[in-house]
Amino acid sequence: MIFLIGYMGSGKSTIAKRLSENLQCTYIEMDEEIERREGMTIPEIFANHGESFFRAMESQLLKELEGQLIVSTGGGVLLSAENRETLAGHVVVYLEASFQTIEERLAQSGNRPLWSGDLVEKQKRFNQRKPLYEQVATETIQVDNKNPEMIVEEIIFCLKNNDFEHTNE
Ligand SMILES: Nc1ncnc2c1ncn2[C@@H]1O[C@H](COP(=O)(O)OP(=O)(O)O)[C@@H](O)[C@H]1O
Ligand SMILES: O=C(O)C1=C[C@@H](OP(=O)(O)O)[C@@H](O)[C@H](O)C1
Ligand SMILES: [Mg+2]
Repeated sequence: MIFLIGYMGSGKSTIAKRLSENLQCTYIEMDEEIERREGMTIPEIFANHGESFFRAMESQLLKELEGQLIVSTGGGVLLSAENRETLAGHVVVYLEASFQTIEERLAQSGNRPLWSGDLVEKQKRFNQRKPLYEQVATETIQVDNKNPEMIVEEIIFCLKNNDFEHTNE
């Protein structure tokens, strides 16, 4: 499995889809799968059941994943130590974006319950999460000022250099 990790807005969902087309393998978008299972959007799940319910769904889904998959995770998946352990041993690609890039991309976004509060709160959450991504990543791709095509190309280059066979486990 190849996991894409990174802050909300770093491009995980966009890149996972393109990468799967390019590598001709299946991808799963964890947020979409959780929405499908619950029959609700992410904001509705947060509003109706709270964040801890969403996190439980997220952890459950993560444990169920198997096979040759590209996995687009949600930005908060690494908050759980158990989830961090689940990812260990897999190829984990960290899409590293600056706070400024995230802010520009998510300025109009209304579907991320945790992209909220004032700038100080947003920056604080961003800073808290950063070490978790760094800790779990096996590959880091800087995504600022790069279009999706460039990012996909870089990931493929990186994977080939690091023995792509590994991803078929
Ligand atoms: N490389 C990129 N350059 C510019 N905009 C991007 C890029 N990657 C994603 N986006 C845009 O940023 C927003 C968040 O992307 P998304 O793939 O949903 O990120 P994530 O899944 O990490 O939250 C979307 O509007 C998407 O179109
Ligand atoms: O960072 C987070 O805590 C979250 C990120 C979202 O996914 P994206 O990272 O794809 O935006 C989604 O899972 C949920 O809104 C919570
Ligand atoms: Mg996403």
